Amino acid sequence: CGADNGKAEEKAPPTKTVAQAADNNATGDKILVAYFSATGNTKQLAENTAKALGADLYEIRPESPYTAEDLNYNDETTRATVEQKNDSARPKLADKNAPIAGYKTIILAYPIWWAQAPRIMDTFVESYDFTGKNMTAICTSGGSDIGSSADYLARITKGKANWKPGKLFSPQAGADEIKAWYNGLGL
Ligand SMILES: Cc1cc2nc3c(=O)[nH]c(=O)nc-3n(C[C@H](O)[C@H](O)[C@H](O)COP(=O)(O)O)c2cc1C
Repeated sequence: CGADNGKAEEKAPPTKTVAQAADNNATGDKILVAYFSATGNTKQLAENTAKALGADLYEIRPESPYTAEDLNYNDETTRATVEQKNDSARPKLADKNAPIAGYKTIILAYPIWWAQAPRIMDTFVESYDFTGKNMTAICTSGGSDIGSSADYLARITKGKANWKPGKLFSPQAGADEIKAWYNGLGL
């Protein structure tokens, strides 16, 4: 629902229910957590966040999944590291069905790779229209902070979205911690 926003509106009968109308209403307060996770940590954080905020979840999946070998950052020739060192690398998405249009606020969730968001997040942000959306980011890492990773993604939306500061969490972050951060954004 909400995935084919434009079309759904055209075809929608006048007797559309309130719930259906809300699904297509980008001005509501609905939150989507769009996450990429290669080894499960960010998935756990994304799930905790969705639960804490009453948000919906969307998994950002690469067309070609990352193998353990691809993720071996001790070897500079492996896929993830080669991608991160190339500003213009844009790994392909498995699908472009994220229901962005139906949400007012999008929380991007990702692991820190070489101090930045994985390049697939660049692909994701470039693949949709985030005009007028509230956007923020949450991430997990092995110790690095969120750094400039969210600012880098924000630049891609070129001022079309209302970006709020993101935050690093542990995968096990609890509802109180997540709510305290979110409520502090003033959305
Ligand atoms: C290619 C690669 C690069 C990474 N670079 C960093 C880094 O710069 N700083 C850091 O603290 N952790 C780094 N990590 C660790 C991940 O951020 C951390 O394990 C994260 O929680 C993984 O999330 P996931 O399980 O959702 O994929 C890196 C991991 C990989 C695979």
